Amino acid sequence: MSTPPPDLEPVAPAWLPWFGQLVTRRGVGSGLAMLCGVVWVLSLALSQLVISLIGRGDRLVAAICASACALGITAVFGYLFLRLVQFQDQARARVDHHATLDPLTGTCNRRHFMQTVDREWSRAKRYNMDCALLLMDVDHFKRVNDAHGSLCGDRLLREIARVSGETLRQADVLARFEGEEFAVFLPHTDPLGALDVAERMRERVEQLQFSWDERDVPVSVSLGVASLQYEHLTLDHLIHDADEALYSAKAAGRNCVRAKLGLQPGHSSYAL
Ligand SMILES: Nc1nc2c(ncn2[C@@H]2O[C@H](COP(=O)(O)OP(=O)(O)OP(=O)(O)O)[C@@H](O)[C@H]2O)c(=O)[nH]1
Repeated sequence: MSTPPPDLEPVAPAWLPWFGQLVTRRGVGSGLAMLCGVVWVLSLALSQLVISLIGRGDRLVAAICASACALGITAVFGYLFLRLVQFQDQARARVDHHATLDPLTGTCNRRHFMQTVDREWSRAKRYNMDCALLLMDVDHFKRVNDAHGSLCGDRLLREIARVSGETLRQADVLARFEGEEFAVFLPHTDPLGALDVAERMRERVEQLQFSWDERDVPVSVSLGVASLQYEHLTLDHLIHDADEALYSAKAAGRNCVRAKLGLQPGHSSYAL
């Protein structure tokens, strides 16, 4: 079955996400109480209006009947409606979660990373601000999988993501790029700052005391650093430079940091 073109896909009305979040935050109980209150006042007003219009009937009886009907119907259908809205909101939150996060490591997934970084990158370029991109690849990861199994490999990836995240600021974006490769976007970070971050991450992973089945598993990562340059016309150019730097780090023996451009004197040992 073919999927409909994007403009024919169903779009929720603008108020629905807002209302869903409100119901989730306040709870169905208090939402229902508010709804019943509003409907009760309206039903009372309507019953009195009808009595006035037809010019006969007992106002008290009309008020009691209208209240009983309105509250009974609202309690049942209001509850079902609010539960539906709450369910829809929770489903939307779950979809958002799966659409943006990598299920194994809990970091951003590649798609979300590219969307976020594309925005940040454009802003940095427009306002001439520093930013940098790191690519980090686990060294000899295939050996870990082969020697200890893929469950061990998965656990190691989670640990690497965790300790890497600990070295970053809140504004930095960490993502699992593919397989055993991670990407980090560093806004407002000059080339030397980016090198420091990369070196800190490398050290942190090297110090990770990871064991599996009571056997120590040595772990290290290689990192490539690229800083935003005038000739980077698109984000892909920046990624390409970080990738080349990563390739150099692998070629230089792994467990090290290499940078593509933008280095200051005194840090030449990092250069390609
Ligand atoms: N356990 C696990 N393994 C993965 C995952 N994604 C990719 N891999 C494995 O990671 C391994 C990557 O191997 P290579 O590309 O040869 O890289 P490497 O062994 O790290 O070697 P270098 O990068 O050159 O240091 C492959 O065996 C993949 O199957 C994952 O999510 N979990």
